[in-house]
Amino acid sequence: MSKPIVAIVGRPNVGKSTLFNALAGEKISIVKDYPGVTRDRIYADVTWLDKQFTMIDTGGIEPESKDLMLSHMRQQAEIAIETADVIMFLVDVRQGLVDSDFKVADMLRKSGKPVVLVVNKVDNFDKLMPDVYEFYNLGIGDPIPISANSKLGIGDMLDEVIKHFNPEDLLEEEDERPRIAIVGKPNVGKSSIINKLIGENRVIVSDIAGTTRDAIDTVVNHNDKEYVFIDTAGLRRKSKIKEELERFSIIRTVTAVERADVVVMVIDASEGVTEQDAKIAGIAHERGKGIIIAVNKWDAIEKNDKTIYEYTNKVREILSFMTYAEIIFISALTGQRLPKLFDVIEMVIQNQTLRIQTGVLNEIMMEATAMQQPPSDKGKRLKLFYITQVAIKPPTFVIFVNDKALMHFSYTRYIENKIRDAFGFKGTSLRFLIRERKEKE
Ligand SMILES: Nc1nc2c(ncn2[C@@H]2O[C@H](COP(=O)(O)OP(=O)(O)OP(=O)(O)O)[C@@H](O)[C@H]2O)c(=O)[nH]1
Ligand SMILES: Nc1nc2c(ncn2[C@@H]2O[C@H](COP(=O)(O)OP(=O)(O)OP(=O)(O)O)[C@@H](O)[C@H]2O)c(=O)[nH]1
Repeated sequence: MSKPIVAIVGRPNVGKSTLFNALAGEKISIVKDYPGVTRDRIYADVTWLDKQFTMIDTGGIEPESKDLMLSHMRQQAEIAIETADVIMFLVDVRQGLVDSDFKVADMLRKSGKPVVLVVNKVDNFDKLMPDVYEFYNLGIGDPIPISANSKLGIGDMLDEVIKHFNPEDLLEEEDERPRIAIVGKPNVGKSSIINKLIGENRVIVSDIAGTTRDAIDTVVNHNDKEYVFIDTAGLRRKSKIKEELERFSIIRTVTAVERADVVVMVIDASEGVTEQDAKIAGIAHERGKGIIIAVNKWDAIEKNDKTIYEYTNKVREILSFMTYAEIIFISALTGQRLPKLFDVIEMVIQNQTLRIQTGVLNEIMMEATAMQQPPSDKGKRLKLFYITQVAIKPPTFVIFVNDKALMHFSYTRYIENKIRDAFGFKGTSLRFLIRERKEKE
């Protein structure tokens, strides 16, 4: 399901991280459990009442000088305007209003995007409210006082944010055409792939990293069926700072992946899988999307009859958290195996929406537990009572057990493998929810 995107814009030190932590709790890190991937606070999933959204922090590193502050703020605001459904503009009651706040407010107002003006560090509502009213001068609506540190006013703030979620966005949900996000580092060939699929050069492709223009959805017809491709190419932001560029790339990826059914993760064959690739792959994995790894520029490397086999192993090894992903070796230049991409996409979509009957699932589970006894701890043995599938996209299963603490990750993995042996589920992650049930007397 596609969730709304809420972006936070704010100067350094106004409390963005603190608010982020308050809202996201422990779930803040991206792909934290995967090797080679660092903790980051670029985005987080937030749930408030019955609403869910993805929060992104557009502010990266602190600019080195005051002069750079304004351009830094502009850039943040631009990214927020480009990607977010709702923008949270965070200011600091202690610092008061500064010039760049007005400039940013102007940009946000002109964008027509819903903006929620949040005034942080209001640790004492009675005492500081007069200072909060000062922010009416920005002309972007009612300032909402919060204290991120003491978690005051957060509920009212979230109420205001979710008010702006557009019910029409749900229309995208009703669009039955498969949505495919093409993601990957700059210059791996994302635009080239889409161009080749369309069969004409609609997007300008260039040799320089980050030169193609805005992301546009492209509809491609294949075998009388329409597919919507979401392109994340063209990070046209100019930044000399590597961390900033990477941040933009991740924000783009998160927003595209969020809208997609299937993610085609493009890797440059001549470079192999890099750390940034692993991060991007982690985003799709985390979100339970269908995943295809497309190793592009396959024409550009020297190969013999073992190369594909060796390459597959290397990719599997580095992206070991998503062994279920399909791998396909393509060339956008020559068109090699590109038609096959549609077959793989179709297969992945089917697997994402596959439902297995409860009876069959329980047979598999019983057989599995008979073959390999469940673990025990301090004399108590794990018992698995019942399994049932509760959702698709990704396929999600609930297993009822006698004691959750006994259900080790490795045993869940074992059950998962048994289910995969039987049904494949290629290209999709599977989720398992473990619930406790009292043993029958
Ligand atoms: N008094 C008070 N201080 C706060 C509050 N929220 C954050 N702070 C403090 O403000 C400082 C900056 O907070 P951060 O969350 O790091 O600010 P940031 O906007 O993420 O800063 P950058 O990482 O530089 O972008 C820290 O010392 C926080 O403890 C608050 O509600 N009240
Ligand atoms: N040899 C070879 N070169 C390719 C292939 N696909 C793309 N390229 C080249 O790689 C470069 C980058 O391709 P793009 O399609 O612009 O890459 P992108 O991922 O969209 O790049 P950004 O817009 O920077 O994100 C161009 O010079 C392409 O001609 C391929 O299959 N083989």
